[in-house]
Amino acid sequence: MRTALSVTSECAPLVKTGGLADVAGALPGAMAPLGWDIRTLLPGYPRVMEQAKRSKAVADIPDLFGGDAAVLKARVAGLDLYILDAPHLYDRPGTPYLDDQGYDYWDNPERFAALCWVAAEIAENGIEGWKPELLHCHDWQAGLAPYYLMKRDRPVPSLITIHNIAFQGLAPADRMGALRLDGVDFNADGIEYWGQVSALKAGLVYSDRITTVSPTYARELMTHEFGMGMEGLLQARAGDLSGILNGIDLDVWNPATDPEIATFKTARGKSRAKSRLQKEMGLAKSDGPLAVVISRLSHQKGLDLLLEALPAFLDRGGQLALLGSGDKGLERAFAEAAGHPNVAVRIGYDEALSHRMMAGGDAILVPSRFEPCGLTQLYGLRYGTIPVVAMTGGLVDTVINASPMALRSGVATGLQFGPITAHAMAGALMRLTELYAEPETWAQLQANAMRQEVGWNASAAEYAALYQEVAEPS
Ligand SMILES: Nc1ncnc2c1ncn2[C@@H]1O[C@H](COP(=O)(O)OP(=O)(O)O[C@H]2O[C@H](CO)[C@@H](O)[C@H](O)[C@H]2O)[C@@H](O)[C@H]1O
Repeated sequence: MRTALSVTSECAPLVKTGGLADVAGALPGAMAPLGWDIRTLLPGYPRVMEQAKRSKAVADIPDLFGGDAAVLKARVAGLDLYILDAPHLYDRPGTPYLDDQGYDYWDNPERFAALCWVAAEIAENGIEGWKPELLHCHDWQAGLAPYYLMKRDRPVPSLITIHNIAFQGLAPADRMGALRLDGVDFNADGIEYWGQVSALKAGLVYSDRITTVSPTYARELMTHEFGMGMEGLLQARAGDLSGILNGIDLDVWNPATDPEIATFKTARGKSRAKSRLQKEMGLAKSDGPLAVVISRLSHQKGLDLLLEALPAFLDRGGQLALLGSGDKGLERAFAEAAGHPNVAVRIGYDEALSHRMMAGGDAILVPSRFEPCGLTQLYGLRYGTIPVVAMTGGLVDTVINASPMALRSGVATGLQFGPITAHAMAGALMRLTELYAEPETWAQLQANAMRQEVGWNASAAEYAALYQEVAEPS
């Protein structure tokens, strides 16, 4: 087997705040049949430690950014994990990044620098006789690993995957010493970003290759509109940047076996799931489409546009069920919108409910302002829940818009709208109600959607080819 170490701050099913966890959790399983033994280095947050009770210590790391630490080995949910047990950094309440008041931990730069330091240590010296041929780093939290590798004369190559460029891992310059960063690298060609240190930039500068999670987003990232200040650097590294679409776990997201729902094999069986969902959410039976949203409530996700477009959709007989949490203003606005009898809102995070909503919805709405790949539209395709998406990033690459020609050719799977405005979204929702009112067309859309290849096979092969290239440069 070839070997790689995945370095990540979250990994499903152990700890998840967003799509990064799904990808980090799925890739090792998808790559194993292709001959890659991928192990995952993950911080030992309380919830990770609880799920890895049968772990054993395989390395001691004295003095790791302010305290002693150990690496534990465990196998959980089919994943081979190296858990960084560093209580002074990770044994805290709250999410992986925020305290229980919702604020960033002040020492997040150190917390994830420590993860990167240990990754570099494993890359250089191996662990219990195992050594990776390359590091696969995810987002800014793993961004310093390629830098630390460079400082050790690059014992192995690395690649970094951008899941969300909006988070750049910034730290004040006076923390450089504490972060074990060398002052000579504090410049525009190195780790400096507008007077601060950026862990993401370090990853983008010092990794051998850069990937993101769709081809369209890889192109968008090189523009001023989407690059969030990193576009110049990404343009300079265009030859090393590529987009590989995310897949989804076809066992977890399988309408024929999903334990959370009234299962169905074809979209005709969805009606029972829809009735159950309407009942659960307190919505009446209706003749119009039931649109669902499962999302973090953040500016990225464009759900303020939905609030504006919603009245027109409701007037045409549509219903909305939303599950999400995040921005307090949006939480309040949706709670208010739920005053309408055809709107149901659940504020919170609920994996099981997300399955029932995916099964019972007629359409899944993803009006994101930017979307590296997006996963919920892929779940939607699998469940015959028609995606209505903004024309951006991975949403462009995964949904085939129901244009007249796509419909006539029998390939349409959903609706795309652009520009990304409330007006254009309202137009798409109108179109949704029209299509829904034509049973034959609607059934065709659903059948097309459910036929899409949304698993990991194709993308795992692309990652395997890339790993091979990175590990053995020609
Ligand atoms: N309230 C809730 N209850 C239950 N489940 C909820 C939930 N809110 C969100 N989820 C789940 O969290 C995941 C979110 O993944 P996404 O890919 O849609 O976006 P995210 O922006 O987090 O990921 C980033 O990384 C991923 C992975 O690369 C990219 O696809 C994406 O474009 C990028 O922004 C999905 O599995 C969704 O079902």
